[in-house]
Amino acid sequence: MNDGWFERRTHHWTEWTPQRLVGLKRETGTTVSLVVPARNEETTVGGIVSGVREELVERVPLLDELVVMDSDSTDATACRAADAGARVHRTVDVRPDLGHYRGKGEALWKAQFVTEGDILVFLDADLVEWDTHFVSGLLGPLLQDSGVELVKAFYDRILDREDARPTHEGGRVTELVARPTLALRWPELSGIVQPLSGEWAIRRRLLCDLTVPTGYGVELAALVDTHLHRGVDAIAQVGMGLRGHHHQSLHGLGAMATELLAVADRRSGAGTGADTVELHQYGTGGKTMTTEVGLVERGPARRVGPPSDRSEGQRAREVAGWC
Ligand SMILES: O=c1ccn([C@@H]2O[C@H](COP(=O)(O)OP(=O)(O)O[C@H]3O[C@H](CO)[C@@H](O)[C@H](O)[C@H]3O)[C@@H](O)[C@H]2O)c(=O)[nH]1
Ligand SMILES: O=C(O)[C@H](O)COP(=O)(O)O
Repeated sequence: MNDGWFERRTHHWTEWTPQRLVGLKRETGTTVSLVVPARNEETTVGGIVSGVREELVERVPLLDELVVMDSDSTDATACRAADAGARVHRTVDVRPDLGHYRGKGEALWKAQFVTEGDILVFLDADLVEWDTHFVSGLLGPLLQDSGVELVKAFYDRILDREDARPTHEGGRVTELVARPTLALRWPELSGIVQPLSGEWAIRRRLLCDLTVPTGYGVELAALVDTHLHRGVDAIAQVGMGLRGHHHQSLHGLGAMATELLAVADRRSGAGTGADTVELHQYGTGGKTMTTEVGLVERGPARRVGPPSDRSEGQRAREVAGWC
């Protein structure tokens, strides 16, 4: 583990009140966009958006924009989010000239083209145990120290709301794939308590330069690439207390794990360069279930030109807006 990194860069959300953060924002002239990626989260997205809007837009003016990226939902996610006060973009409709891939990373990558904040904060839409300090707490290290570029949330987890005993263990993919991968390849990052947390914040100027996996590899890639490009001291983490979320099946997590391993392979020079891989899993009586797992990574947004069908003035504003 990196010498002293944990002590230098580990915080607790209570170190900053939202009012103090608003003051730091003013002093540093920084703007903040909240981005909530959501795929079929109609049961939770509305409560999350309204909670954040009431606390961090209306009560304390901390967020400059609140955006939900609707990632190919087939339920009422977009309506619930819009009714609760978010600006909603369907990922597929953002920069259609750049094509479309399924996945969470695609939603985050495309969010760069529809937001303007100097800092992007990401918050999952499937949370069942959370609070608005998951958003505000991430901003403290970034607003206080210009050397910090990426901030990860960490937390204890509640697995079952009926039995609210917290566990200190990470999720299944965290413990069985992410942590072992970091231990083997990037031990400098072993001090990150929740490397896969969906709650994280990053400076736009850095995100713009990163390659972004279109699927679930987005968190691992951002962490490793920030370390490789900026050094481990550009990363901080903030303890948030308790978090609970919806759980996927083990088969679903197998696909997620495959995506993470592909991210690690690529960054270790061992990637095959394939855009997809077939994952075979087995059901009753050995019945084969084949999932095509997407491995595409989007290039740095900074290198993407504005859409060609816009006027020059509009293009200039768009570029200034997202990079
Ligand atoms: O194609 C997708 C899939 C998911 N999501 C959203 O992304 C968030 C997280 O997805 P989820 O399926 O709940 O992920 P988890 O099983 O909770 O996976 C954990 O590990 C992942 C891999 O690092 C992270 O991306 C997650 O944030 C983290 O919670 C949720 O808001 C989803 O609605 C999308 O926007 N598009
Ligand atoms: O964070 C993880 O490792 C995965 O999301 C799985 O989490 P879970 O085991 O809590 O479902």
